[in-house]
Amino acid sequence: MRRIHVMAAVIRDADRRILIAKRPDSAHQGGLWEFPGGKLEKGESRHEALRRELREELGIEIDDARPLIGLHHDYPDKHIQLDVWEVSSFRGSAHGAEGQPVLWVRESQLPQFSFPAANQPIVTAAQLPDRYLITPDCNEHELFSGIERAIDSGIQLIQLRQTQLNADQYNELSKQVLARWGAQVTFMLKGESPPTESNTGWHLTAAQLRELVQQPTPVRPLPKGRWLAASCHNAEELQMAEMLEVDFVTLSPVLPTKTHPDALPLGWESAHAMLRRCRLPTYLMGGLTLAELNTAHHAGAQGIAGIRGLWPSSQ
Ligand SMILES: Nc1nc2c([nH]c(=O)n2[C@H]2C[C@H](O)[C@@H](COP(=O)(O)OP(=O)(O)OP(=O)(O)O)O2)c(=O)[nH]1
Ligand SMILES: [Mg+2]
Repeated sequence: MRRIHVMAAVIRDADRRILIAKRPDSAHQGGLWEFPGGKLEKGESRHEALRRELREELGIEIDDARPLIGLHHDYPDKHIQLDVWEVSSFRGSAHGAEGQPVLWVRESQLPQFSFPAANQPIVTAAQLPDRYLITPDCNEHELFSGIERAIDSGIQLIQLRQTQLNADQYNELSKQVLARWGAQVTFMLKGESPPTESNTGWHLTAAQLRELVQQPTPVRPLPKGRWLAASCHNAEELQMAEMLEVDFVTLSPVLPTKTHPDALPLGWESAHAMLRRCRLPTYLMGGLTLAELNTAHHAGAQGIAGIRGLWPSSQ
């Protein structure tokens, strides 16, 4: 079956609310909510197609847009390639120009709406930030002041990693961190079992991911609604993450890194190729800084993850 290329948009207003529209009952995937957009026409660039679709369907002109997530999905009757861009600025007042109902909703409300089956990773991507901070090994004072500064600089998702601590010390530390900042940002915890605190996610190592997938009947070890993530380094691990219904992944190392000096870097080209085949929101990592954020988006990534590259300096 020929794959149909579709452009769609996660459009945000000044309050960061997102516009969703209802597909006509008679359309493919009719009656479900969607991110506005449509099929690429012959000879059009992706940006041109998105501009045209949003003009036709909502009566708006895009000012600023960038890739958010790309994925393929095979419906029984249609194979589609969905290219979703985030539109952060536009002119005009968005309305259902083809008579379709439209709604502005908060990120956290998205899971309450019924979308086509292809949309699960898009709904996740729309809720995730573009930076994922991983804490460096350091003493408590450095850790706490670093977290404070990171949050001040807009970081919203933090993996609490402290490889120098044993499990009891780590649990004790995570309690303190959650008591102080747990209401402000989302923490992804590490460890042998899912964290008990309901406002946290769990970040699996590649070895844990493999072990869970190799169970006789693999089950996602955390309920939907709490983030489950995994560290991946190659196409096989990305595929395992999809099988376990992980919400998002890190893919590393893209460039040489001091944390893992012996690991062979993937390079941009190979990372890009892996992302084209992977449906999940992916943070690229390894030797990257905010200067590479735009390159990461255009390579198909959710954004960048990092220890040194995102940890705020103490000056
Ligand atoms: N626009 C959009 N399409 C989606 C989403 N999720 C999803 O599976 N699709 C599928 C449904 C359709 O098979 C295809 C999009 O086609 P469309 O009906 O929007 O195309 P179009 O605007 O060019 O409409 P038309 O000219 O064919 O009537 O992608 C989504 O979030 N937004
Ligand atoms: Mg459409």
